[in-house]
Amino acid sequence: MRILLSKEDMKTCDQNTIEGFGVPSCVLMERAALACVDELYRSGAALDRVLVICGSGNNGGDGFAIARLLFLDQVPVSIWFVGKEQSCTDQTRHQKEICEKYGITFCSNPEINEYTVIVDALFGIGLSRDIEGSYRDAIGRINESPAFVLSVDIPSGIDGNTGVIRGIAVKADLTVTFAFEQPGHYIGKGRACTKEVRVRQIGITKESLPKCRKSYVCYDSMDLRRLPERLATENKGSCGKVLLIAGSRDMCGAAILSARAAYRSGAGYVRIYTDEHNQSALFQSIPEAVVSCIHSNWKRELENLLAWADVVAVGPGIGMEAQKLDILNYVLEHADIPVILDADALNLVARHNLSLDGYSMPVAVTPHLGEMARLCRSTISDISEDLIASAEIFAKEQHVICVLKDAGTVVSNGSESYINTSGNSGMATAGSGDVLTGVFAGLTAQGMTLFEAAKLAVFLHGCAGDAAAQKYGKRSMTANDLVEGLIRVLADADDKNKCK
Ligand SMILES: NC(=O)C1=CN([C@@H]2O[C@H](COP(=O)(O)OP(=O)(O)OC[C@H]3O[C@@H](n4cnc5c(N)ncnc54)[C@H](OP(=O)(O)O)[C@@H]3O)[C@@H](O)[C@H]2O)[C@@H](O)CC1
Ligand SMILES: Nc1ncnc2c1ncn2[C@@H]1O[C@H](COP(=O)(O)OP(=O)(O)O)[C@@H](O)[C@H]1O
Ligand SMILES: [K+]
Repeated sequence: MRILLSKEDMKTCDQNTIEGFGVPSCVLMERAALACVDELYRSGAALDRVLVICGSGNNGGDGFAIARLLFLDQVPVSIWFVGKEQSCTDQTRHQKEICEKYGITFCSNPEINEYTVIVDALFGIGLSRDIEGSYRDAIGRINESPAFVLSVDIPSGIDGNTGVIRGIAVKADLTVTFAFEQPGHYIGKGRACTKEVRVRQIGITKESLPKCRKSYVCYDSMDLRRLPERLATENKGSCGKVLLIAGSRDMCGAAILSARAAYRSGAGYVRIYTDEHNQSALFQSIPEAVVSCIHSNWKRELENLLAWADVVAVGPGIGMEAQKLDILNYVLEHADIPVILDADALNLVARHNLSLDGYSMPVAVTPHLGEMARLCRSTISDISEDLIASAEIFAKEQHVICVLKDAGTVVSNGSESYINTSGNSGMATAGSGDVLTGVFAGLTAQGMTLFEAAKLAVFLHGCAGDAAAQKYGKRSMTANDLVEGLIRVLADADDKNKCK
């Protein structure tokens, strides 16, 4: 697990290191520059001609130091200072003067296509407003250039807290950040602009973390150790029972994908409660699934099913008809097991203005941005302005776990937020969300708390997507390939975790 910091907390952390531990800021800047140069060498980019573009803040200061280090290594390097002399921080001015004394070339209107590498040191975590004028032109030119682009700390133009583009943003090939990542590296548009992130240590330690900080975390492959333990003595009853209320007359695929994913995540039993028309298709595609059909005495049926299950997931492909609303209301009123609401269950909640607050069992919602906009009576564009705040506020107000699905998914319980770093654009394919619901329910059935299961399911789902992309390619992979990816990721993790 890694901690991510807001830009304000990152600044405090820098300050605590400088003031509390006495590490001079020029030492931090030098180490930041050394780390960037090292990553540039490792990237294999052709260093025929390098252009370092610097702003007036300390991000620009890093840029000047990078230019000096490259110059001293005999790399052909030029500097384009886009900032304002009078706005320079003391450190940046100092770094700039060193470059001038060394006689490094400064240019004011470079022929951008002549460079093989561009170092973007315009704005870092100090970006405070939309980018305009000469800064905007410079970023536009960077994005038109065929050069390899390394962004220092964060691509200039990306807001470190929200991943939102402030007017325009650099599209980096590689981003080198220091000590702690920011949410903006992974969520919103920031994810695509950042592309690949390297986190380098420059002497800022956890001891400098602000005591009261915003709580953001992300997982990496080590966190697959959080998977529920599977003992040698386990039986299918003890591995958890998932009740999946999914599928409708016209939509059976969602139920199939969710059920497959729930089984492949390790659940002992998966029972699908669905429309009668789906029965034979479900039996054929997942022979291991137990299928119960919705009849006129559905209340009695549902009462028994809820008594049997360890978790219930409602929504994939259920449609919006009146009976499904009745079923959803019944689940909310009578379930005493964790409840996961997805897809049409969320659309029913939104359409009928149902409150999710006040129930004794834990409830989770897994909306994509469109569903979230409906739930919050807002717009996708407003939700996208601050995905973390949207998820946190909804989670807090409704007392639910909110899994706000996007390229960089956010999971919040109202006070702590998880930012997902796994996954890829190949997952932008119909049915991906149904697979997530299955994984989420499968992990919950095996005894994880709803919040822990949500975070791990989202991470695992992304890893499954990465495995699928490796085998089939991002363009061609389908949601079903995610289930195959899941098998590979879990087999590998179980091997490492020495699952009995
Ligand atoms: N602290 C440390 O020791 C370490 C810090 N490090 C590095 O410092 C970076 C943070 O530096 P920073 O705080 O100086 O902010 P930075 O991102 O350079 O930008 C601020 C400047 O931009 C300006 N500005 C903002 N928005 C603007 C806009 N839209 N359009 C135009 N101008 C705009 C703003 O102007 P102002 O708002 O004051 O008018 C100010 O001049 C960090 O990302 C990392 O790279 C590393 O060396 C490690 C050690
Ligand atoms: N570009 C992307 N990068 C990473 N994950 C993605 C991307 N696009 C979609 N996903 C993931 O795929 C899933 C899509 O869910 P959803 O929109 O509900 O799909 P569906 O309704 O078709 O099942 C979410 O978990 C989302 O996070
Ligand atoms: K930058």
